[in-house]
Amino acid sequence: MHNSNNSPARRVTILGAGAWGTAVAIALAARHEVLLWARNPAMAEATAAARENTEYLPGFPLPEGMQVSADLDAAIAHVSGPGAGDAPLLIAACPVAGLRPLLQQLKGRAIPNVVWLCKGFEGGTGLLPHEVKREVLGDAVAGAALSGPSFAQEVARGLPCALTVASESAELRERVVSVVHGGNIRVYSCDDMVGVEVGGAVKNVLAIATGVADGLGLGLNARAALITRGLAEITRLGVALGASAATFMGLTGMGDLILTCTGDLSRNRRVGLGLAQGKPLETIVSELGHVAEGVPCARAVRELAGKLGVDMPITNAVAGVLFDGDTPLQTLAALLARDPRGEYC
Ligand SMILES: NC(=O)c1ccc[n+]([C@@H]2O[C@H](COP(=O)([O-])OP(=O)(O)OC[C@H]3O[C@@H](n4cnc5c(N)ncnc54)[C@H](O)[C@@H]3O)[C@@H](O)[C@H]2O)c1
Ligand SMILES: O=P(O)(O)OC[C@H](O)CO
Repeated sequence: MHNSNNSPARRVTILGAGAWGTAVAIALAARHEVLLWARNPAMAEATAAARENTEYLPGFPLPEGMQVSADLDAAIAHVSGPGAGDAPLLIAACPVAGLRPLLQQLKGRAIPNVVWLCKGFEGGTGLLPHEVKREVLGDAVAGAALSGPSFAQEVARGLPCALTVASESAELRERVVSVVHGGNIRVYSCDDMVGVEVGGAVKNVLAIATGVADGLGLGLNARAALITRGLAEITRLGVALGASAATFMGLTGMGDLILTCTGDLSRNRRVGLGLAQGKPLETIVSELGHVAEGVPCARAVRELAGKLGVDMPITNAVAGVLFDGDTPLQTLAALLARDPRGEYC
């Protein structure tokens, strides 16, 4: 079997059957042999029977041939050992909070690699996903982050999208490109893991900010200012952590920031819109029924930036609204009342 780019079909296991894991599985199943693993056996069974993930991605039938399972041994066997063929991929599609427990389940098993899709800093430790992977699995297993502007529903519909893979391993970067690039998905590669992960994490906090601003009717000028100044503070944090400033001009920086701040499919933006309506955070999150990574990330980034002495006024403002009871209007007034400063510093 060959896919539409005339490259051979590969085996891919996706661990995590939320909206994004399911969408990536649907997109890749057109060209590859895909197994989607859900940790909840009842949910896996229902999804396999309905040929649709009615809980996390309703309305998108699973392609024929795509497997769904809650059996972790079978999910790993799909991409390990001689039967797995050339260039198999193991993809972790859980939220950041689930990455450590998921990787702990993989420890000591023969896995070919691990590619994560999550965007955020780990709560409590403030670590980026690649640092979590290093702590749990060490450097012997090659790891990669696949990120960029990508709403699950659009990818599941087969609409065009461009992503970036970051890895210290050139071989794994090439493998991810060779497997995922194709059809309507373009995959670029880079070796700035920190830059790619910081951009993907902090854009979610900025999406909450723009949701609040739009919900309050502050206008398009305010939205553009938040996105642009948000990019400045994301870049400051990333550079302080060792990233290259240029990475933040790319898909995983500016690209994902624009998408998430302006697209109503964004769960993080919807958190901001809800806050502007005066809804309690708990209500907004429970109505979403999905993860909104910007919420825990705002806390983690506020702590980290404080330790590093990086100025992140918008992130701090979002954290104040989320966790300290600040009102959006008070916060806006405080942001505007700050002393003027040079734009490029
Ligand atoms: N939805 C998107 O459009 C999209 C796009 C790109 C990246 N992402 C990122 O992908 C990650 C997952 O997002 P999502 O949209 O799938 O979230 P979701 O809320 O739709 O689903 C989360 C899924 O993760 C599972 N999960 C939680 N902890 C787990 C664990 N320890 N082990 C295995 N599974 C676990 C849940 O059971 C659920 O199936 C997030 O970091 C998100 O930022 C999402
Ligand atoms: O729905 P959100 O806000 O989690 O954003 C989804 C993706 O990260 C967009 O690239």
